[in-house]
Amino acid sequence: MSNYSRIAIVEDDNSFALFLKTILEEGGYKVEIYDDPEIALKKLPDFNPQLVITDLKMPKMDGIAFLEKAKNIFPNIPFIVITAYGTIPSAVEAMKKGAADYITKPLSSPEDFLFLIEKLLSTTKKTEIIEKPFEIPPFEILFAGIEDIYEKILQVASTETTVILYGETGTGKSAIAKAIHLLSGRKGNFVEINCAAIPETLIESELFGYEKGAFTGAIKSKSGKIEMAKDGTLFLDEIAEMNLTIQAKLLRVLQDKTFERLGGLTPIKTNARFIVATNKDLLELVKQGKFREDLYFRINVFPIIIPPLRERKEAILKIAEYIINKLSQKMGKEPLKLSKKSKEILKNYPWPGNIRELENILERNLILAKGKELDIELEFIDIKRVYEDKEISGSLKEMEKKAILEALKKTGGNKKKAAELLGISLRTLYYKIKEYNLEAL
Ligand SMILES: Nc1ncnc2c1ncn2[C@@H]1O[C@H](COP(=O)(O)OP(=O)(O)OP(=O)(O)O)[C@@H](O)[C@H]1O
Repeated sequence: MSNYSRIAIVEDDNSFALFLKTILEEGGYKVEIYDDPEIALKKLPDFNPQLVITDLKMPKMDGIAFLEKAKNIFPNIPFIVITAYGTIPSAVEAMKKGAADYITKPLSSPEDFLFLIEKLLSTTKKTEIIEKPFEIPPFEILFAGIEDIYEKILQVASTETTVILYGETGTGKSAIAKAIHLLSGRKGNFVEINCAAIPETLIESELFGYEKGAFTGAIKSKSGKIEMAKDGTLFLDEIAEMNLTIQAKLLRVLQDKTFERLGGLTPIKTNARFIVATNKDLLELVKQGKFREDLYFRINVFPIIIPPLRERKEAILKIAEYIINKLSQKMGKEPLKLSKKSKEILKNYPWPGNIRELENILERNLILAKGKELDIELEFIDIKRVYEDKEISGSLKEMEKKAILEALKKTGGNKKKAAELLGISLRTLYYKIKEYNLEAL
């Protein structure tokens, strides 16, 4: 059997798709059928096929348009188009757009078909197949409730355009940057640098690298993240944390695609694609003179705003269930179902720490879980302490207050029920009501 095993069939004619699937499965391949090309574009990255067979005539999107889009996502795998007898010219057009071969409908010979598949797969160099180098949630989950962002990303992924992701902490900016890299079909690495996580003095050398002797302690030369991302993607997280000097150097890289290592004289060219992210209002920082205006305009070409989790209400449970399954698998436990009360809590809590906070809370609760269902406790106070020092504490308090007000409204002022809804103890609720001066309610 071939080393290559995953084949996707995109075909709205179910009986023909099933017929092909049966032949391929008997030939030892793993097959998935997509009867809608738009859905296929969303799901294919998760299936990560090594070969795609697509019909040329489908109601929602014609096969050529699908082929062009899918080729952007999978530039290195063979595509076979299905063409009805008498429509060979359209197959020829498809081959001009990058299809490797075509088959006719009805199929003339199952043996020839399998032979063609074997041949195409064996000529695809194994090294050209990009396996996912990192873990991200399946696209269906990653973009749950923000499908419009997925559409945007499909358009921009294969271009050179700099993308800027705006979003609160934990909304999935880094995961979405990885998705863009995967969809770009770039052969180089995905390299990440979080400007808030490293001391300001080190950002420059981390980014640009240095030559031996560039500064005390530089005992040998080292390449920086920009060099490491050559032909790949460089993700600059928390870009607002860069000082103005580094911002100027970065602007030059973005404009000229050239830079020097610290202490180096030789200009180095880069082909890296830049994705940047921030949870700050950059325009406000520009006004305050803390962020260069020219850099702002240079990076703000394709902004994507990732909404906070509390604005993805209809997707919260889907995301939570995915996380529960993933964590349970890691813990070697049967995944628990969320209790009715837990579902309400998850939907109503304002999630200041977004999906990362959801992960943390679910993990803590899964460790402590006893019953057959998962009963979520949010431990408000804990969360408050975690965010106390941060700038968002003001808005967090407002969210907390809003959540309490909403819970009291929903329960007609019944504090016991409101506390249950919020996943906190009655004592904590009384404490909060006092803190926020809500006693009059
Ligand atoms: N839709 C989703 N479904 C499930 N898990 C998700 C989803 N989006 C993100 N995650 C997970 O949530 C966590 C936080 O995501 P990520 O690190 O991408 O957020 P971020 O916005 O980059 O955070 P920060 O601003 O703090 O850097 C990660 O473990 C990520 O895998």
